[in-house]
Amino acid sequence: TSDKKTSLSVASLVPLLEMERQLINNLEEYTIDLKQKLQILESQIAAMRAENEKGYADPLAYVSNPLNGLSLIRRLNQDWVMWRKFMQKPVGVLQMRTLDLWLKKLPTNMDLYSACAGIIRIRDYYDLKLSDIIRGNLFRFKYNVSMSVPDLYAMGQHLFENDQFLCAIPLLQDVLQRIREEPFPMGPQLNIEELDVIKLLVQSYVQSQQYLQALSILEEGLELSSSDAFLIREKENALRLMKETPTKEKPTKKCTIVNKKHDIWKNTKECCKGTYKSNNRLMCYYNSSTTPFLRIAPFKTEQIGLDPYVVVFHDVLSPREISKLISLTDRKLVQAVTVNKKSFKEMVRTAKAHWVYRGYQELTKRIYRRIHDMSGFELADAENFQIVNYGIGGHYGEHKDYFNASSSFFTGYHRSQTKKYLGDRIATVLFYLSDVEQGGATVFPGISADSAYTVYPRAGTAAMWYNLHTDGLGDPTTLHVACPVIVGSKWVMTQWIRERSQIFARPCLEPSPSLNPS
Ligand SMILES: O=C(O)CCC(=O)C(=O)O
Ligand SMILES: [Fe+2]
Repeated sequence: TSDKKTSLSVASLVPLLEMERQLINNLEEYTIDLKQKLQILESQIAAMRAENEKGYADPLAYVSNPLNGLSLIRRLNQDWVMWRKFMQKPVGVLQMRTLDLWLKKLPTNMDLYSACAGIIRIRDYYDLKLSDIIRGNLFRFKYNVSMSVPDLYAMGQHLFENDQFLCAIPLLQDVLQRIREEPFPMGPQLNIEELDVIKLLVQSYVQSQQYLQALSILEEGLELSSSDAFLIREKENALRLMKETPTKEKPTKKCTIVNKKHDIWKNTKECCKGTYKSNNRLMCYYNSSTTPFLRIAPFKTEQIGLDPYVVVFHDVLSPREISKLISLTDRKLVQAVTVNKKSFKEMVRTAKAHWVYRGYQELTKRIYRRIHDMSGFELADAENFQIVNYGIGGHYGEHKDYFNASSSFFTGYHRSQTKKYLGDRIATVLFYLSDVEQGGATVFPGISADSAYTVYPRAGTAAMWYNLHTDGLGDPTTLHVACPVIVGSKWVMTQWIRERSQIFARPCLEPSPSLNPS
């Protein structure tokens, strides 16, 4: 439905290209029909004109011949009725019907909204400027892609609708200038009305208390349409507001994001950008002891941080396993939801997720055994795998994986699921199923300066951490964030391990027994 905030995952954009190709083909077929009709007309007109010219030289002689006379009468009696029908018959009925079938499957307003929001999110997390982003300057690299005028206009409208007036202004100014230089950037059919842009700009200036600019652009609008009721009203409004507002109050002129000033947000951004100083007393080692099997096949293990304890296992999934896992999700990805409803509305998680059922097949069983070897945990009661593909600027905002019975997020559903059956999420194993060209790191912004970590996605590796203290209470330092993807299609697979069946694997009060190297 239209008001649900969904986001298209990057992988699901691939079939859209094919869809677009079909739509273009369909439109091309329409031109073929048009051309055929034109050809019929041209040849018939030539023939009719030739006959008419024949009589025109000496009309009386022409009509005196009864064959000519009859023909003239018949032509005028019959043919023009036929031509009227010909002119009336629409071209492209078939193609229009085809188009109608496609229209229902095309991205919705909400999809466009999510895409715009994704771009804004990239700006905010990586401290980029929209003026750079729209020119293809994405974080560390410059790409040979830039936004077209209609794309810019869509972004400007999005910012406007989200009250980011100061940010909308430069984009809308850009649009205005460019449609004045070239009125039909996408042909007259997809015209952007100059007056519409002006109206958005006027409102943006008024909203950001830049009344002089508002008035000057208003004059430009009134030149185009002197009796436009909206413009006349806005002009009175702007003049009144200008008088009422004390002059010494200087409005900010820079497009900046408000709120979000707290330390976790600052740390998150540093971590996402990879500019955080990392602890250099960590090590890499071969883990050959968590389970007996590891003596013949130890895991390459890298410590990411000690408190909370986070490790990364390298090369734990093969490319073949990864492509099989991803193919399990084909066409089955649905909007990922979070435990609390509010976060869903606010786009805390912008990805498509798919649950892969336990014991589904040899492949997943094998991976369960591997997770047992990595963690030492019993997986009899583990959750299903969740495979996720992120969207444009796709992210997962700050959250903890545990439920904590006392937490307010702990809704009825989860209470029964956690307490009675499986217990809380004692640990998380996060597999990366893809590299990501830029962005998309998993970060632990930490509560103190030296417990902020960044894990970069690399196909085949897996991060693992404990969500609970040994007394079973949630460890708040495990708060983490999936940073927005800048460029790439990020795939992950999570395994949340439940507490209940770990009574022998991880008895209480023993600190992190299976991961620390001895
Ligand atoms: O995708 C990521 O990097 C993190 C995902 C995550 O935190 C989760 O699914 O709980
Ligand atoms: Fe998580």
